[in-house]
Amino acid sequence: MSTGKAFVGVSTCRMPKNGNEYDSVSRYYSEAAANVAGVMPLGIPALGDQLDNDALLDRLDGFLFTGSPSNVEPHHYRGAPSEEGTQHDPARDATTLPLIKKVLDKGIPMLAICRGYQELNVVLGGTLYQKVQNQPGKMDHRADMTGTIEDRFVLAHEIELVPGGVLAGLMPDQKVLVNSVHAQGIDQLGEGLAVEAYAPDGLVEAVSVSGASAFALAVQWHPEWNASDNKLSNAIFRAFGNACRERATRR
Ligand SMILES: N[C@@H](CCC(=O)NCCCC(=O)O)C(=O)O
Repeated sequence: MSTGKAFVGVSTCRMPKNGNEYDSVSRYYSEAAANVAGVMPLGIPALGDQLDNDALLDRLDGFLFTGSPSNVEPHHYRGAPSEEGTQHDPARDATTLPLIKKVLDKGIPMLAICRGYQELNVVLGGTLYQKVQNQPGKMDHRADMTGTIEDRFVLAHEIELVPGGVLAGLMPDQKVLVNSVHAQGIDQLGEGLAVEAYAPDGLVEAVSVSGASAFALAVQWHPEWNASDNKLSNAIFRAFGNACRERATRR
């Protein structure tokens, strides 16, 4: 008999260590998925075209595209070459970019966070600022990476939710404080994306996919951090979990 548990694919990053290479994901994404969304998180190895994406789409009820310190390679969005020494993850790009397109086409619920949010924008033809802090009038959205993990994910700036949007439907407050751990951000908006929130400097901080047949939300900040206790984070993961469970019942 079905447990009713929804099974959710979680993106991983190809991380070199000690001469080996690991496909890894921060535990905070897995914990938020399991404990707040109430789904079963399953890591998707960064195998690119070695993965049978159609088999994944047939068996999974949702997808969570996570953050990462690495940047999407600029050639995916007609961007200028990255500065020397920039951290990339071509294995992840080769895995998530085609998968996001298929997930949207098939109408499977998805939640995209930080790098995942940027990947969604690129998949839909948008572009990225490679260093938001160097853009005239833009804030520095980076975090203190030298301190503790708690220092990294402190609440850093307000966002303003767009009235009538998905996020506004989850949260009564129009202005909310969020953490901020990114140097890149949406420049040109991808086709079919609706802005859900803005930072005080006008940077887009969240989007949804207009006309999507399933939950399709992407945010630049990190709702997986403190997901149980932070009101907006909790609402986002619960809404995502509900959408995945609804699909599971129909599968
Ligand atoms: N590299 C991109 C995306 C940023 C991102 O996903 N940050 C999460 C980092 C999580 C961690 O390092 O603990 C950018 O800089 O915009």
